[in-house]
Amino acid sequence: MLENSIGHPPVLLAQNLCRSFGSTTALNRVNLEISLGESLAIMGPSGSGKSTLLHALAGIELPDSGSLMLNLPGQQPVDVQELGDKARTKLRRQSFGFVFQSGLLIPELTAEENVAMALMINGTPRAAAIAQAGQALVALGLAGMEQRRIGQLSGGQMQRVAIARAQVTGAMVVFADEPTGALDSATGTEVLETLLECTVGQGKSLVMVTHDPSVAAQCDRVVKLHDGQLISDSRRGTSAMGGDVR
Ligand SMILES: Nc1ncnc2c1ncn2[C@@H]1O[C@H](COP(=O)(O)OP(=O)(O)OP(=O)(O)O)[C@@H](O)[C@H]1O
Repeated sequence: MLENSIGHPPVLLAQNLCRSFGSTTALNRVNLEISLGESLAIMGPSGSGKSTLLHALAGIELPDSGSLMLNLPGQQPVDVQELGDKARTKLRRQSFGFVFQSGLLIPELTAEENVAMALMINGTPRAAAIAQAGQALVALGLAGMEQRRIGQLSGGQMQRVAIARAQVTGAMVVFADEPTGALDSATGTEVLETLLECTVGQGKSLVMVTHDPSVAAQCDRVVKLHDGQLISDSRRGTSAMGGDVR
């Protein structure tokens, strides 16, 4: 198995992922390994397969073919394709965090309850979950906003709640889909910094879809898709490392 620079096998290892919708090929034999502690941006034109790849890597949707191995520290490797729906859902809740453009927060609940929910569905009792959620929100600069409903928060504050929810469970891999897409550029920069601190800053991995080159430039690595194929793979500080990978 491939080893990364810190001696741990890739936390996610995708091989030959293929996914079609009718006659549209959304993913065409995509190979990708993601290291622990690495931030990876997925870029490409509209319709190139970015969201489909993110969903496949996160076990949200199964590809038609190919394999996906998850290697979490201190745990047995898991072949995600082999899991049934229930086991995959459990794996996602325990091992992955999600920050999407809309935040996917529950508007009827308070900020604190939204974050606590991620713990409660993994079995943490409500009182302990609420206490932990409150601490996570304070750590992200949302002291005093714990009791506000989602609609009473700004876009940047909503995304901080989403980040708190994604990291409160201790998930080692966080998936983000255009996390700053709905924010003005100053707020987007702050949210991105927070997201990076809460993920790679703590030894976790971040996999992020973005259209924005300035957002992608903050990541350790950028991969580009075109018509479902991974066409380039570059690391920060190197000139077009990997270049054309077809
Ligand atoms: N559920 C679906 N049913 C049918 N076609 C789909 C479905 N999901 C994605 N596709 C198609 O697969 C291709 C890749 O879609 P995907 O959403 O992954 O692209 P994307 O790069 O994320 O696009 P965008 O930047 O516009 O969000 C597109 O042609 C899209 O229309």
